[in-house]
This record gives sequence, C-alpha cells and structure tokens, in this order.
Amino acid sequence: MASRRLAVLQQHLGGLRVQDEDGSELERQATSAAATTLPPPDQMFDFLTRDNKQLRAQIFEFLKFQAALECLSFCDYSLAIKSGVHFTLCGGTIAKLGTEKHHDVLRAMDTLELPGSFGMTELGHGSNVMGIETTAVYDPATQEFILNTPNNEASKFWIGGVAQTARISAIFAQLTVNGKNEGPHVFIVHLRDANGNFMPGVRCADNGPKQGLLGVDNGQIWLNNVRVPRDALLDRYATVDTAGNYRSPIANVQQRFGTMIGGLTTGRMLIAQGAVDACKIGCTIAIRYAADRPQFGDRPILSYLTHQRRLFVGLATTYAFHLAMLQLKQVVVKGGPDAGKQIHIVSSGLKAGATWHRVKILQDCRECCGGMGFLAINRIGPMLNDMNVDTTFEGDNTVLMAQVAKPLLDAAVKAGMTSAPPPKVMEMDLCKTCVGRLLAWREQMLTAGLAADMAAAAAKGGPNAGMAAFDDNLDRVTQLGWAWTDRHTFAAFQAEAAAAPAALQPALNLLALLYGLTRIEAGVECYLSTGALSGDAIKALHAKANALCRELGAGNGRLALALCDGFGIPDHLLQAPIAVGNWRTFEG
Ligand SMILES: Cc1cc2nc3c(=O)[nH]c(=O)nc-3n(C[C@H](O)[C@H](O)[C@H](O)COP(=O)(O)OP(=O)(O)OC[C@H]3O[C@@H](n4cnc5c(N)ncnc54)[C@H](O)[C@@H]3O)c2cc1C
Repeated sequence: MASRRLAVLQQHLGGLRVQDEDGSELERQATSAAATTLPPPDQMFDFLTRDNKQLRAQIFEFLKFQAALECLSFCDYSLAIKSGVHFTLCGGTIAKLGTEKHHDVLRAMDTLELPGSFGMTELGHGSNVMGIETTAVYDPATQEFILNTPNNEASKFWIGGVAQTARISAIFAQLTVNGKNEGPHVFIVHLRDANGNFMPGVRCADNGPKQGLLGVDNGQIWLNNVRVPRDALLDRYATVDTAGNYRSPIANVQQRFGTMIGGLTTGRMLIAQGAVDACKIGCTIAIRYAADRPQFGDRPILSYLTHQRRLFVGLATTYAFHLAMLQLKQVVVKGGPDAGKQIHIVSSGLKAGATWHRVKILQDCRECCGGMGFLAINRIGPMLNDMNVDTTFEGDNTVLMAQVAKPLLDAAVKAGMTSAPPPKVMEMDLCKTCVGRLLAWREQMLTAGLAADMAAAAAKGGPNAGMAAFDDNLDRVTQLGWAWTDRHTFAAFQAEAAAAPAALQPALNLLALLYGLTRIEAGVECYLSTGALSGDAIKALHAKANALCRELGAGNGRLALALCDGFGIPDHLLQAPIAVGNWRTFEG
C-alpha cells in the first residue's frame, strides 16, 4: 500500500507516468513529458539546494504536500477542498503571516486536534478584501484585541468548515491601535471549544444547501466583543507591543496588506491544479468510452470529427496547463527577489485560464458520453457541480484576469507605448514558431491599444481618468488577460516539449500545436478585425487543427488513449464504469 501511494505521489510530482515496457512506439511517444524531462522527484531541486539539506527536505515536503492534495482531488473534490482550507488556507496563513509563537497552533492543526478555517470573505465584501468591515481594536489595559462584526454585511460568509467542524479561524479584520486604523490584519480566533461549543461572543451558522461541494460545511460567523490575546495577531509584517505601539516595516497600509496576501498564493495554485486534474479525469473517461462505444453500426463515436474536436482539444489544453503549472511550481520553489510578483501574475492567469477551460472541457466530456455522462456513477456530472465554484473562489476569474492585465498596461504606459502596432498580414505556415508569434502579437496588440486609451484619458483628465479608462474597457482587459495566459501557457508547453527526449517530441509537439491553433481560433476576432490574418488563413488554420485531431484519432485513438494513460491515474481512482469497459454489462 505504502509503495503504491509513493508511486502515485511520484507520478504526480513528476507529472505523468511512463508507460509499460511493452508499449508501442506511439505509446512511448505519448508518455509523460514531465516524468522524462525532469529528474526523479527527490533530486528535482538539487541544483537549488545542493548545499542545504534542510531546505531540500522542505522543498520536497512542499511538493509532496501538493501532490497529496492532488491525489485527494482525484478521489473527491470536497475532501480536497476541506483539506486545502484546513492545511493551506488556515495553516498556510498562520505559517506565512505568523511567527514562532504561533507554531504550537500549527502542531495542533497537523494532528487535526484544532480543525481550522479561513475567515476572509464577508457577506458584503468578496473580491474587495481591503473593504472588509470586521473590527479588531487593541485594548492596552488587558493586552487583548476585541473583535466585532459591526453589521450583518460584515459577517464572515462562505467560510469552509465553520458550519460544523472548525475550532479556529484565521480571521481578517481592520485593526485599530490607539484610535488609528492600520488596515486589515489576521488574527487566530477560537470559534469552538473541544466539545464543539461556541466560545464567548462567537456565533456560526450554515450557509444552506449549495449547488455542489456538499462535503464542505460552509458557514457564516458573527463576532460580538470577542477577546483574543495580543499573541493572536499574526505578526510577521506588523507588531503591537505591550504598551500598544504599532510597528511595521511597511508604512503604506495598502502595500502592507498587498504583501501579506501576496504570499498566500498556494491556495490559488491548488485550485488551478485541481481544475487540471479534473480535466485529466474527464478526458480519460470520455476518450476511453468514446473509443469503446459504437454507434450507427460498428463505428466508434471517437471517430467522429465533432468528438475529436471536443475531446482532443480538451486533452491538448489539459497537457498545456499541466506543464505550465509544473513550471510555476518550480518558480515558487526557486523563490528570489522578483518571484512574488511573477508568481502572483502567473498563478492568477493560470487559475483563471485552467478553471474556465475546466468548465468547457468537463461539459464537452459530459456531452460526448451522451446519457452515460449524466449518470453520477460516471463522475463527470458530479464533478461539474462540485467544481463549478472554482471560477469564483481563490479570486474571481474576471477580477484575476484584470490583475494579469494591469501590470502589463502599467508597464506599457510607462514605456510610452501609446499607439497600437499597425496591423500587418501574418505569414501562416502553421508551425509552432508561427503560432507562438501570432499569440504574442495578439497580446502586444491588445496591450498597446488599451495602453493608448488609458494614456489618452490620463493626459486629458489625470491618473484617475486613466484608471476610469481601464474600468470602461474591462471587456478588452479580460481579453488581454486571456491573451497573456494563452501566450504564456503555449510557451511553457513548447519549452517542455523541446526539453523532452526525442521519442516523446512528436506526440508533444502535435498536442502543443493543436493547443496553440485553437487559442488563435479563440481570439479570431482580433486577427480578422485588424487584418492580421485573412479569412483564407483562418480557414487553413481550422483545417490544420482538424488534421491534427485526425492524427490523434488514428487507429481508434491509439495515441490519444496513450496520452490519457500518461496522466497515470489508476483505474480505482477513475472510478467511472464507462472508463474501464464495464458499460456493456451495466444494470443500474
Ligand atoms: C463554496 C465556496 C467556498 C468558499 N470558501 C471560502 C473560505 O473558506 N474562506 C473565505 O474567506 N472565502 C471563501 N469563499 C468566498 C470566495 O472567495 C468569494 O465568493 C469570492 O472572493 C468572490 O466574492 P463574492 O462572492 O462576494 O463575489 P463578488 O466579489 O461580489 O463578485 C460578484 C461578481 O462581480 C464581479 N466583479 C466584482 N468586482 C469586480 C470588478 N472590480 N471588476 C469587474 N467585475 C467585478 C465578479 O467578476 C463576479 O462575477 C468561498 C466561496 C464559495 C462559493
């Protein structure tokens, strides 16, 4: 059992599994890019940590932890989210924003003695975290903070674990010391005692029935003069001494809070990875079933172009995001002075991109399985419900795409990029380099156009008018977020494919090209409206994508099936009868 578990962990650390020895050439080509381009998991970061055994062990633990949560999401999304809330959101916040005195709490969380929750969102304040209204006022007489919910909109809402199980919460509240508001800070607040009774001044309630994710007890919290000791403040970035003096190395309230929550990106990464993992499951179930299911005679439904267009594009996109996530994890591990900003942008784009793709890919998989896709036992339907929220939590996708676009636009305005590059007809030789250039061009085109509008508005009405122009063009801002994500993800895919052993490259290059072509199709308006691509070029591009789908579908989808096997999901975690050839004997 232990060795099986280790094998599962390893395959997810490395990314994908290597096929059996007796696999055909095509199957060998299709096996893991990640498992073959990267060294074994325990040596993966040797180059960073050669002289520091402790750091190396920490990095390995971090990756093992992420892999373990991935394995949980293969079994059950509620279980993965409940664990993520406890360990990553609550535990991770205490670890990253707290100091050594908070480590006892972490130890009690590790043993599940203290089930944790993450109290950021309020009924009235979701995406705008700076606007939260819960208050924490320092009382120097008792050296305590007094926390309050001043009105119902300030009640903590959606908090995972709070309806039934959580004993503590990392509560975000506006801190006031000596009458001065210092902005949002985080406090460890005990909600329930060991018997499950509410602590004095605390009240919690269930949020009520949800669309899915029923294994997570989301709830609401009201705090009424709840007193917590001075040490309850997570004080890595700000301290309050016994006499009530507030100190922080970051003077600006907004910057200080930005620094605090900027470090809490692990949860966002886990949501993005969970979406990629769901796509692996959905694609594997749907492609296996489609290869096994005849309709209109002996013809397997996988041979229909419409099936290939939906499932193989989904497969290519899943590989693209898997490999981009793998690169992001390496950036996180590597760290460095500029890593924070980079991680924020990349994790925002990948989370929004992966979860929005997941919605489409799982829906396509569901439809491709016909009625069987609607049966709960075949998993895809329940996954669609359980995961529907991933576009909203850990940063609403639209808001995240704006965060991807904002620094690009700020840099463009600063660099004086005040006119869009003139549209020019692009060469369409339909190779990977050409696709990469086209994706980069769309990003530049959108950046320059928006930056020009913002600069013009600022020149007339000042910086606020520049920001108003940003808000007035949020549809284009979202397109820019997508354009950046498409370009970045394609580049990651290309890099991983190029680094793979020669035998794997044809399969990975094929998938990467299919992914890139379909992302140009997704942004076709930009190319056509500017004259960058002609109608004939778009037709050729569409035909090329179809031809790649035909290649993946050859031999009843042999290559596509091998690429699914490359995900390394054991059958007992796939669970769906239609994925393991049992639909013919199905009796309900
Ligand atoms: C199942 C579930 C579990 C959750 N678990 C937790 C938890 O454990 N702890 C916790 O603290 N929170 C949790 N949340 C809260 C979650 O993080 C918030 O729902 C999320 O931040 C969005 O906030 P909101 O729901 O208030 O939506 P809003 O922020 O009100 O957004 C509503 C809509 O308005 C749009 N919008 C908002 N602002 C802008 C803007 N500036 N520009 C353009 N469009 C905008 C958004 O795109 C969105 O479509 C959970 C939520 C759910 C549903």
